[in-house]
Amino acid sequence: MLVQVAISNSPLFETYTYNSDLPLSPGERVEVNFAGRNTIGYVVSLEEKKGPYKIKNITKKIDLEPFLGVSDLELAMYTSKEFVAPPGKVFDLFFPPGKLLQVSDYVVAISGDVGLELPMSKDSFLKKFGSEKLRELLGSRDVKIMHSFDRKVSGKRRIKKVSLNRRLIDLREELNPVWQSIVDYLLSVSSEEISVLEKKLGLNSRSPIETLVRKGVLSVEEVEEDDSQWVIPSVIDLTQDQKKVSRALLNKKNGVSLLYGLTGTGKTEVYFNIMEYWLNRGKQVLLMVPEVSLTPQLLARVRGAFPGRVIRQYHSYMTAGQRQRIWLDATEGNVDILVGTRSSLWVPMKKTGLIIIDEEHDASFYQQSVPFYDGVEVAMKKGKLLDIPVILGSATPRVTHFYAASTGRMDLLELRNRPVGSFPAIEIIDMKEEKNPIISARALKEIEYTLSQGKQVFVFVHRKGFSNYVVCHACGQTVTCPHCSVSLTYHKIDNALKCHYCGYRQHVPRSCPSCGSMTLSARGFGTERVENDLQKFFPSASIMRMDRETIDNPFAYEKALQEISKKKSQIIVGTKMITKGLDFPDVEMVLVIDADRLMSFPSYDSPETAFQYIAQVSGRSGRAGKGRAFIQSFNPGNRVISKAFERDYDSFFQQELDLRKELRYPPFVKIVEIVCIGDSEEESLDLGKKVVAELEKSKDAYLELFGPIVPLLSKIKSSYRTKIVLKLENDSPLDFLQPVIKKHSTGLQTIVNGIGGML
Ligand SMILES: Nc1ncnc2c1ncn2[C@@H]1O[C@H](COP(=O)(O)OP(=O)(O)OP(=O)(O)O)[C@@H](O)[C@H]1O
Ligand SMILES: [Zn+2]
Repeated sequence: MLVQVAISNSPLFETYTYNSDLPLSPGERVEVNFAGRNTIGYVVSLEEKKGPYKIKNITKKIDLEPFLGVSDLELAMYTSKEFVAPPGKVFDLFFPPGKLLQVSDYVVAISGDVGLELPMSKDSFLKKFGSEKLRELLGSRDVKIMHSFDRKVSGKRRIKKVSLNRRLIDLREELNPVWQSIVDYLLSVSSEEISVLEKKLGLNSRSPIETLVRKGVLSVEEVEEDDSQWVIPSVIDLTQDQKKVSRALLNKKNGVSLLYGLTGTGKTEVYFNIMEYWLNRGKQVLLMVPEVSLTPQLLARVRGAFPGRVIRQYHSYMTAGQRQRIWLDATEGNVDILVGTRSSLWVPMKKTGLIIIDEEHDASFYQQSVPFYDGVEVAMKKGKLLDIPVILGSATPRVTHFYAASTGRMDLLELRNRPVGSFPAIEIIDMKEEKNPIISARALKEIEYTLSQGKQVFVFVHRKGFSNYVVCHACGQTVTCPHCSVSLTYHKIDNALKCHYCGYRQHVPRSCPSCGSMTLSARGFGTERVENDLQKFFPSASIMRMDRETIDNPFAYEKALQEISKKKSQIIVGTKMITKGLDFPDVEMVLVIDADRLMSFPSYDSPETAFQYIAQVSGRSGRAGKGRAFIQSFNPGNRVISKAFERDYDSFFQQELDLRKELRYPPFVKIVEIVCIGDSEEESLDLGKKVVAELEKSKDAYLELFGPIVPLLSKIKSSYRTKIVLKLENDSPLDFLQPVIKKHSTGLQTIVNGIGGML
């Protein structure tokens, strides 16, 4: 049999042909010898044909049962083609990082006489019994060798938790008083550690709990010790609007729906309703969010809505061990709801029945490293291959998806009313008329008022740090990163200058590194400066700063969010991470400090991104009462700011579409950016020119070509970059790029329809 194999972690586009007589199926992992070493490969196709002798054999099958099926294989091939990504690297996305990829040989007993009860790794077997013995047992067919992955267990303590089996709640009348107290307790907390439950209810022994487990009223589960206990109950009844939308969504058994619901209109509650329907039919649900920071509060709400269900999270902040365990559980069908970031879309859950993508507009769904791909597009394709419904939800949908909905390629459902609270009244503060360039007098007055009412304030600042750059007054140079073409940001707290692109840090120099003059000063501002100034104005207020410096893992984020919900902080100063998805009833005021900066990014979709930011962050206020949002700008007449001010998505969207149609941008064309990387500016420019010359040979394949140009970020992590931009018809194939990319594979990055003003 001839087998086409994609090579794991290879930058190449080709698949390679091997011979094999093994019983293989498409999508399966195999071990092959490639370029002189054994490596993992993925079976792409099989052909019942004998190849010429010189073709190598597949070394071995890796998994007893293949993890990937035909639809996974198709998804990988689609992604590889659509995003010009090497197939092997795309296949790798299906698997969790770490040991699962490390395949080991195990000796397994076939007959009972060999004294080998459990499979033993081949290495330990050889150490203990020697190779002679192994040969003998293999010969007599008493043992066999199996290939499997190591299930690496992380060192975390695991605890036993009990929870109520929801469908048995009706049995309550048969319970004795002790049992009743256990059930009542679990009804209120959803799940509890066994030992804590015993203590809290003053039980003399564990036996009543064990009896209830035996009766099937409770179930026991082993979880990791630090799993969150945060539970937020879901609402009791949906509003009429929400019910109407839910009904429409429930009627859709496949295809994509765009749920365009303004901030705080209860999209999350609608998701829960649809999720319940599919869970009750034995399906698994994938609930995707753009950033890890959005998982804690959403998970708390999911726990509240689905007590008794197995709910897991999956994202890059987890250890490899945790991800592997959850991956295996989800893959084997033991997880009901998987809440995760972009990477979760690749978990090959066998019973996936529904995919929901919350905050679908967010640029984080686009992977900004090889293989570059748009997670939302891939998730939609996955839904199509599995013939299941996909729901995209947002208060500020992507212009391209709104367009897709308006042209009938997806269903559009709208939620325009808040069930509780009210939309914030938005006010623009003209900074030209203000003395303080950072926080206007007007904003200070409003903050003071809000605090006096016992309410909370969100302050959004685009950048972290104290000041954005350090400049020399004598020579006018700014202090830049030695590895990137950006100025270093001053962080007062650790008295350091840091690069936000590569992580480089240094002490603040006393004198200018360029001219030696002592006249350095810090300019611009970030979260740290705003926090600092606000603390001076409001010395008794408790102010919390939320950015990647103060919060670098989901636990810190969850702790911070719980503090906000307990109202331990009155003013919350934060970057992007506070703009969306969060739901706190007492946030009455939102202040956008530097709206203009949102607009300054040189990308065709920066107005869209800016609009989304402003609409999203404003929407954090008034979620349970009155709300107000203030936007500081030196350019208050700006089109984006005024549309956000009018909360007029529809006409903003129309303006954007008109512009993009005229200037030929997505959704009317496809854009491919090719980044050419070199060790010097010259080298990257030379590469750019070569690539352009090669592309021009296939002139008919595209509409327009620009470049090579030197982008704003001309150097990142010591690599110099130039950029080529192609515009193509939407349905144009991208195959013509492959030979060019192949020729310079390590020097090129290809980004198809990148969003959010990518680099
Ligand atoms: N039917 C309802 N009855 C009472 N309260 C509701 C109802 N639906 C939603 N809410 C409440 O309104 C608030 C906003 O709902 P939710 O967070 O689901 O909105 P959202 O559309 O997801 O918002 P965003 O896009 O801003 O994240 C929540 O506190 C939620 O509990
Ligand atoms: Zn740097």
